[in-house]
Amino acid sequence: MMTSPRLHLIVSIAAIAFSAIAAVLIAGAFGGASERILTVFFISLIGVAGIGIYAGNSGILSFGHLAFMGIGAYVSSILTLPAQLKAATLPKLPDWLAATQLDLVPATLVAILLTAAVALLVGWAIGRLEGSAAVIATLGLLIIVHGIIIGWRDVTRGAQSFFGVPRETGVWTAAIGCVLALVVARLYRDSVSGLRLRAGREDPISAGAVGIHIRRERLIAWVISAAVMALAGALLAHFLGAFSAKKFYFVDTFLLLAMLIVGGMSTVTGAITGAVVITVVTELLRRLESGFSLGGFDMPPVLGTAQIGIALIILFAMFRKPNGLTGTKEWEERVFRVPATVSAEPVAPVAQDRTALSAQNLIMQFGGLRAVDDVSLQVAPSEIVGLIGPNGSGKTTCLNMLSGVIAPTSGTIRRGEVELTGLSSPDVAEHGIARTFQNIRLFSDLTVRQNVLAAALSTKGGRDAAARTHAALERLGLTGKAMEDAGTLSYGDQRRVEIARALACQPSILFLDEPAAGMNREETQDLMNRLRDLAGDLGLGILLVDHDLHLINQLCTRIAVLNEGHLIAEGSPDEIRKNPAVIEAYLGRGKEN
Ligand SMILES: Nc1ncnc2c1ncn2[C@@H]1O[C@H](COP(=O)(O)OP(=O)(O)OP(=O)(O)O)[C@@H](O)[C@H]1O
Repeated sequence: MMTSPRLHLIVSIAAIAFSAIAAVLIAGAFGGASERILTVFFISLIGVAGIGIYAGNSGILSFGHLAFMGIGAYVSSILTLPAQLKAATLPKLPDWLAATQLDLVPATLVAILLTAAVALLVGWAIGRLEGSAAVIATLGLLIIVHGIIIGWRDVTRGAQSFFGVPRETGVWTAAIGCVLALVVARLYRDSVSGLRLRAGREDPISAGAVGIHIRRERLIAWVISAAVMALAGALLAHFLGAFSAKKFYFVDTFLLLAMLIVGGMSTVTGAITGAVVITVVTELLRRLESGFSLGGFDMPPVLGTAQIGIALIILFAMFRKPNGLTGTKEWEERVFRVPATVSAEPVAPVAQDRTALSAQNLIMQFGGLRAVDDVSLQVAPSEIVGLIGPNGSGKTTCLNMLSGVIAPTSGTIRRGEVELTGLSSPDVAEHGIARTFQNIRLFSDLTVRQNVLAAALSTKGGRDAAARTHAALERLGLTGKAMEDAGTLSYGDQRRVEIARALACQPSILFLDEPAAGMNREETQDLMNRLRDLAGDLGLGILLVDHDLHLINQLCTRIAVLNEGHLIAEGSPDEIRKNPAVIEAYLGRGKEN
């Protein structure tokens, strides 16, 4: 299933294919040198698209992808090298490998499969890391693979040139490979996995809360991107005919990353733009590098001009266009603003699980601070329970424990007979528990519909995802804003998108952390009506945290009060209003609401 309008994909793929054919024909008219430049451009673009599949969609920069390109180059070259040459230059190869001689296509396929297998192993380990550790680990991968290539002389010829590779990559072959890679990158971006990964890039915590297993999605992207890099490596090796390990090391890593960063990491449009800009600039600067004379003035050769030029372009892009020259949208998404298509009848997200959520004796210890101390809470379907307390009393920490964002230090959380204690947030979501966040956590660069769809696709096995999305948008009055970027909406609308996204998970228990914060009086009233409907019509159990006591008193049948991590009272709004401990701790000076 694709998550974007079909028109966008068709237009994009047609434009990619058309541009590639046009470029080859034009280069053909200019002769051999242009064709060679274009071939290198196509191969570089495959590499940029490959890195982009992982780095662009996950938001984690990779310095290690040239390692996969290297593996692709060496594996395919060993397989296509003529047997006689192998006997002469690689005498210690195992017999079966020495006797193997494949054509470019099967050799490339083997190289792609082998590289994908290596990536699966490496990615399983690297995928456990977060933030800068994940980036540094990719650098480690580059260095290790380089070291292996250099050290494995019997197979790779070590630091020496690996020569005699059949030069079978012409401009058309490179063009076909490039179109293939770009189409894979484009389709992946808007696949279910691509959407989930982009959601995780925007906000990993809320992605987990709507059922997205981010590590799994990262691994999928990592393996696909490695396979694309292997294709680039195989084509490059068979274009050059001779190469060495340093072709797949720092200099070219820098070049491909520059293309990706300058153009825009998160789109195929960005990859193409960056590759064009950097290729043109490099070609021009290389000419300057060897010196020139202009109007009697002789400019001496200046080594490194091209690299300094590229570095300056990166700096310029970072200052002026932090998301790259083309931003975060594909060109066709800007040009063809297709309205949200209603592809399915809405499916009302009626609560299916009728069991109550019950937490017993929850404790959360943060170093020396006991943020939650021996708190027990219950939420049953169809009831709205308020959770109130002064700032810092432990309300959000309770929601974080109940939704699997953090594991309690001790205590148990159960749904009927099912033990939920210690489950990860995607697994808790799968048990019909959804939430919103105090500080809005939307997937800001995705549209409203994509925010909600990502949640629907990641829960309940993705069944009826389009219909659940449609229903959730309709119920929160967001259908008209479905194609707007979530991050551009007003505060009140963003809060409603968060609720719609939670609703798309088809929960039976919903946690709302200050849903009315930042809303004006009308918006709050509208929200109250909608929440009442969710509990009344759909049978949802709602645990509502808010400082707006009017909202709490109007909506909740039961209220629990926390103070300094302790549950100090629980009862009906009337009982809570009159409770002296609550008045003392929360309302202060006896002021009632
Ligand atoms: N990850 C954390 N690490 C350390 N301390 C934390 C962490 N999260 C919360 N705390 C602390 O735990 C206490 C309870 O915080 P919590 O956010 O749960 O309170 P709250 O009742 O939701 O407050 P507010 O109404 O201001 O949102 C606070 O003292 C807070 O500083």
